[in-house]
Amino acid sequence: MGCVISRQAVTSEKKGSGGESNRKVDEVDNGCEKEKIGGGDRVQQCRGESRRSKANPRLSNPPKHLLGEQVAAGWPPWLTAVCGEALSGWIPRKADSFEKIDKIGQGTYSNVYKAKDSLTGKIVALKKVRFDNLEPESVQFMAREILILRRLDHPNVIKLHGLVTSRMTCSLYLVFDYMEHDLAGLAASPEIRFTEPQVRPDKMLHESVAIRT
Ligand SMILES: Nc1ncnc2c1ncn2[C@@H]1O[C@H](COP(=O)(O)OP(=O)(O)OP(=O)(O)O)[C@@H](O)[C@H]1O
Repeated sequence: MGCVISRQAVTSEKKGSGGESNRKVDEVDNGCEKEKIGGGDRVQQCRGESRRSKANPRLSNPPKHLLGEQVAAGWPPWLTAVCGEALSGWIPRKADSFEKIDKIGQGTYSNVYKAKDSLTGKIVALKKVRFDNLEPESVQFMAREILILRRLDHPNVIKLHGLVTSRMTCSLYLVFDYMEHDLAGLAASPEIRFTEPQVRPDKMLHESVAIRT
């Protein structure tokens, strides 16, 4: 996930493709994720979940009581076993508390959806992470991203607000503030002219320091 700028600064076409409108993010059905698309149900397999439900000795081995607490809080064992630290202090949001509006983008390991948070009414971006068979290495890779994003607090860095998953599912969504535009899209638009401080914020900082001294 790169940095995304400008919430509503410019109007342009919606990013990405998709058009899957107004549906629940997913439903839990016999331990597998069931995603409602265009009236039909597509069931995704929970590949390797039982295989991954034990802590992997090669990877981080958090204390057993912590794992137990996290599973009791609703986190799936395959996630707590590999990245307990990244989840610390959070409880998982439920998938049915968001309503998908549209698919807005795609990354190397993810699909990104515009969605409405039914609890707050806020529009958010849900990044659905694709794992390779829930391999601990790929889950841990995502855990690093989650840990770093949780620590970052800067107006130019998009905020991670939480995670959507449950004990019964093998899917994971990251909940972000929704941005109307991304930097690549703005840079590609011939009508958009960036100001010098937008292009070189470090230069602006140096100049303001110079003026103050
Ligand atoms: N918070 C957001 N608000 C609006 N659109 C977003 C948001 N996050 C991502 N997108 C859209 O989804 C696209 C893919 O996002 P993603 O963060 O997955 O990209 P990436 O960093 O290139 O992918 P990856 O992390 O998988 O390598 C972005 O280019 C952007 O168009």
